[in-house]
Amino acid sequence: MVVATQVNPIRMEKIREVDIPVIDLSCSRSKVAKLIVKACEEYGFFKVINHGVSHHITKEMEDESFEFFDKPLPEKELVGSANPFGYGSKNIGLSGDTGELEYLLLPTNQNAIAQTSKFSYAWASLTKTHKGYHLSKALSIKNFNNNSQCRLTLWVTMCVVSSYVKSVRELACEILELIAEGLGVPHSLFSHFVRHFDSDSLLRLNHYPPVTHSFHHGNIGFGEHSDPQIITLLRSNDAPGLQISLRNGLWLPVSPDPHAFCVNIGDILQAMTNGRFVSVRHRAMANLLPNQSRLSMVFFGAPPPEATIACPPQLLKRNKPIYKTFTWSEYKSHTYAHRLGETRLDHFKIT
Ligand SMILES: C=C1C[C@]23C[C@@]1(O)CC[C@H]2[C@@]12CC[C@H](O)[C@@](C)(C(=O)O1)[C@H]2[C@@H]3C(=O)O
Ligand SMILES: O=C(O)CCC(=O)C(=O)O
Ligand SMILES: [Fe+2]
Repeated sequence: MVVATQVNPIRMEKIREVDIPVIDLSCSRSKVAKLIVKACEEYGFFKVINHGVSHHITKEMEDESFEFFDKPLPEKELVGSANPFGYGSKNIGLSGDTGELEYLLLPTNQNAIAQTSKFSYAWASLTKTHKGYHLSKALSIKNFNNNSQCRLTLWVTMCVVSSYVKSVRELACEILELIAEGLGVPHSLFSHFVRHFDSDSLLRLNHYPPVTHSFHHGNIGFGEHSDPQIITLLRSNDAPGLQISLRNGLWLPVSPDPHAFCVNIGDILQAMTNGRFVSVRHRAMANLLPNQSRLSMVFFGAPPPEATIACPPQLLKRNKPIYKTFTWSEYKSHTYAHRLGETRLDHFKIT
C-alpha cells in the first residue's frame, strides 16, 4: 500500500514538445487516480515514481538478468527455446518476427509453470522452496542433479525472480485499483484478474546487446506493437531505446529512468473501457549509445485463460459496445497467430 506524503503528484517530462506524465504514487490517492485515468486516455502510457518496489529487489533482478545474458550461448539455450516460454534470440514470438535482441520469457503462475519446460519446472519448485517447502523437488531437477553449485545458484536466482515478480505484480494491481477508482467501477474489477491463481501474467527480460561497428544506429530492437494483456510494467536500466507512438504518428522517445516504472495499457484494458483507454503502440530501438547494453524487465499483467473480457455497463454509459465479448484464451490464440505489427484487437470489433 502506498502512503500519501507529497502534495504535487505529477510532473510533466517535456520531450519534443510533448509531456509524458510522471505520476508520484506517494501523493493523495484520489488525485493520483484521476491523473492515471487522464494519462490512460491521452497516451495509454505514463511513468510512476515512489512506487514502493524496493530498489534492492529490482537491482538484484537486474544483476541476475545480466549474469544470465552474459553466459555463453549454449548455456543460455539450456533453458529451452522460447515456445513461447524460454530463451529466444533475434526471433520474437512464433509468427516470424525478428529483432536485435535476446530475451527470456517466463510464466509467473505456478500452474502454467508446472506444465512447461524443465527450466520452468525448476522455477516452480524453487519458488516454493523460497517459501520453505518443496526443497526435495527443487533438488531433483534432472539437468541440475549432479551439480550442487549449479543448484545453489539456480535457487538464488529463483528467489530473486520470485521476489521481483511478487513486488511488481502488487504494484500492477495497485495501479489497476487506482484506475478502477478513477473510473468509478468496482475496486477489483481489473486487478482480480492479475491476482487470480490462474492469471496468465508473464515476465519478459529483454537484452539489447551493445552496438558493434557492423551495426547501424536506428535499427529496431523490438518492432512496433501493442501489448495484448491488461497492463504492462516496464523497468529498464539507464539506456535509452523505448519509444511510444503518438496519435499524430510521431515516435516519442521515452527517457530511461531506472527508479521509475513505465506503465502501458494493454489491448484488454482498451476493450474493457470500450476504447476510452488507448493500448499504446510502442517499439524499442536497438542500443542507441555505443558500448551500452540495454536491459528491460517487463511484467505483463494478464487474466486467467477462461476470463471473459467485456466492457462493464458502468463504462458503456449510453454508448454501444465497440468490441465483441471474448475470453483471454481466445484473444491470446488470435494474437499469437498474428504478426507483431498488426492491430489485433480490430479482429474483435463489432461491425
Ligand atoms: C509476434 C508475437 C510476439 C508476441 C506474440 C505475437 O504473436 C504478437 C504479440 C507479441 C507480444 C508483445 C508483448 C509481449 O512481449 C509478448 C510476450 C506478448 O504477450 O505479446 C509478445 C509475444 C511473444 O514474444 O511471444
Ligand atoms: O524493451 C522495451 O523497451 C520494450 C519491450 C516490449 O515492448 C515488450 O517486451 O513487449
Ligand atoms: Fe511491448
